[in-house]
Amino acid sequence: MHQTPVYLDYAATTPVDPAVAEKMVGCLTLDGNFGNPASRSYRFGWMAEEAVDIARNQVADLINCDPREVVFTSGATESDNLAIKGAAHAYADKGRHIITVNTEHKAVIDTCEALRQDGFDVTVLEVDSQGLVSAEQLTAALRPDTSVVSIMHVNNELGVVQDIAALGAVCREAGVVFHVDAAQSAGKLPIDLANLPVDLMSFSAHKLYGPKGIGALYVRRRPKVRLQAQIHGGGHERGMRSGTLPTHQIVGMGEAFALAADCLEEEITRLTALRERLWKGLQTLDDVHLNGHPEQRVAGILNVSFGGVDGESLIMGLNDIAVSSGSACTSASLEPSYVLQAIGRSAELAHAGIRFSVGRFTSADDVDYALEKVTTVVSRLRGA
Ligand SMILES: Cc1ncc(COP(=O)(O)O)c(C=O)c1O
Ligand code: FES
Repeated sequence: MHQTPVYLDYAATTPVDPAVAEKMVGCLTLDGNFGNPASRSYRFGWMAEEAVDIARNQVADLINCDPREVVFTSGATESDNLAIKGAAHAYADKGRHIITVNTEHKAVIDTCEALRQDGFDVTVLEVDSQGLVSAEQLTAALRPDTSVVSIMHVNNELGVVQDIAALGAVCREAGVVFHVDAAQSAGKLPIDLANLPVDLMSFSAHKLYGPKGIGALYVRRRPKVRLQAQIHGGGHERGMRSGTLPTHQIVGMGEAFALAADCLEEEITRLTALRERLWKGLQTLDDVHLNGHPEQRVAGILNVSFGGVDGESLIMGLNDIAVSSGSACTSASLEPSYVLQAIGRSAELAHAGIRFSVGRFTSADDVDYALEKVTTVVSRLRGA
């Protein structure tokens, strides 16, 4: 018997790597590194500050930036809020027009919506049928009063990768601040901020085997990007984000980023093979549709719609496999996924979308077990 339940929802969150957990535990108790990193007058504080410095360097190393460009936050949601609200307000004298995309995470969409309520103008670009936006579309949407553009790197539902180098080049040329939500790409794709025209980039630790509740915002120093703080207080993180630094969380994030850097290439190869094994197996069923661009995609995510099957019933049938319906059916709303609708899927296929996401601890056996189960349940639901 295969060990169940099988976890295939790594895009929702990942288990903390045991090496990360071990480092975190060392920052909690009296015999560990529990001090406040802001305490300057004794050793407990210096040791905590040193641990935070090491972690800041580990984060910076994975994305090739200066550690002084890393601002720790509570996660990608907060980073998105700080980036978009912070830049929109800091550059409001230049203009009050913001551009984003209709498949962004709610952390970006709702933040832009909040700014709209505050009197900003927001243009929402529409992706094509494969989930991508083009540099031409962005160029056409720019206005003299555009101040901020926010476009995600890897989409959390589809796994498609936007061409942030080309989109960022458009922003650079126009002198517009470019923010990228990289919650789903850090540790999954190489990111080289020294050579990317990106001004602000959001990260989360729990998508790459670090703890929940910690993330970072990259804030470019050259050319310098201005930000208005959204959380005020003791002036931590160079005044951009006040609040006592959670040493254990930060140390965990640093270790997770260092591990990701070590195994990035190997993991891309292994996860691509697992995803392809899954996709190949699913194609033995009729009427299956891959959602999102077939090649321009991250290794670990596969989003598939099964014709003639209701997504909710499928997920119920897959009771010992943890996957995600792209739809909001698990939340309060009964709307099908706005991302699948954005790529032009019919309401029926948008309801039938399932996101499988594999990760560090997924085995070929897990994939085979899921395949067998999905094939059986889909056939049963289709009345075959
Ligand atoms: C693309 C994207 N942005 C933002 C978030 C939110 O990240 P966090 O859970 O760290 O707030 C997520 C994860 O849910 C995500 O996938
Ligand atoms: S399957 Fe639940 S909202 Fe469509």
